Amino acid sequence: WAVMVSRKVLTLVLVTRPNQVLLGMKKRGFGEGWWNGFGGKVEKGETIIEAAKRELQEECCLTANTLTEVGQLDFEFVGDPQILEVHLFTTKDVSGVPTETSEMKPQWFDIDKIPFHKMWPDDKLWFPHVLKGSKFSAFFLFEGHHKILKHKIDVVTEQ
Ligand SMILES: CSc1nc2ncnc(N)c2[nH]1
Repeated sequence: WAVMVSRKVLTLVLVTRPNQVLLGMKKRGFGEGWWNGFGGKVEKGETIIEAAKRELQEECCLTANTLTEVGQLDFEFVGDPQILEVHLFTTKDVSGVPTETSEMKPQWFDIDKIPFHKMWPDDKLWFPHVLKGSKFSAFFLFEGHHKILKHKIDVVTEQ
């Protein structure tokens, strides 16, 4: 039987300001207890950019005035036929004040103090490319939520 794989399109937004990045402590659900970027599912009838803006607003009450797509992260989990296709965006141009919601507790981090030990294990691998302003595509094969069996990062535009 041909193996069926499906793709679930998700968004991930990193808000930056000089020397800092905004992360959210996930209070429930997928990635609970870790510092995450902001994002989630793409609903029917909305574009990926619209979904990214909506999730940022819902999760920490910030309005992204512009978003720059900086990468695509594909995640596969052993034993799960669904691939997560994560479209990664950054923005320096937001309105509002980061506000805690039922989903997320936002906090600014100096870029030399990013709490990788309390983040998804893939982040320490691709964050440096984001911070350099490179564009890249990446693939991660996870076993469970803590172990990366294989990964590949292709930098598209080196900065
Ligand atoms: C499914 S793997 C994953 N890595 C992540 N890094 C940062 N924020 C997320 N929401 C992430 N999900």
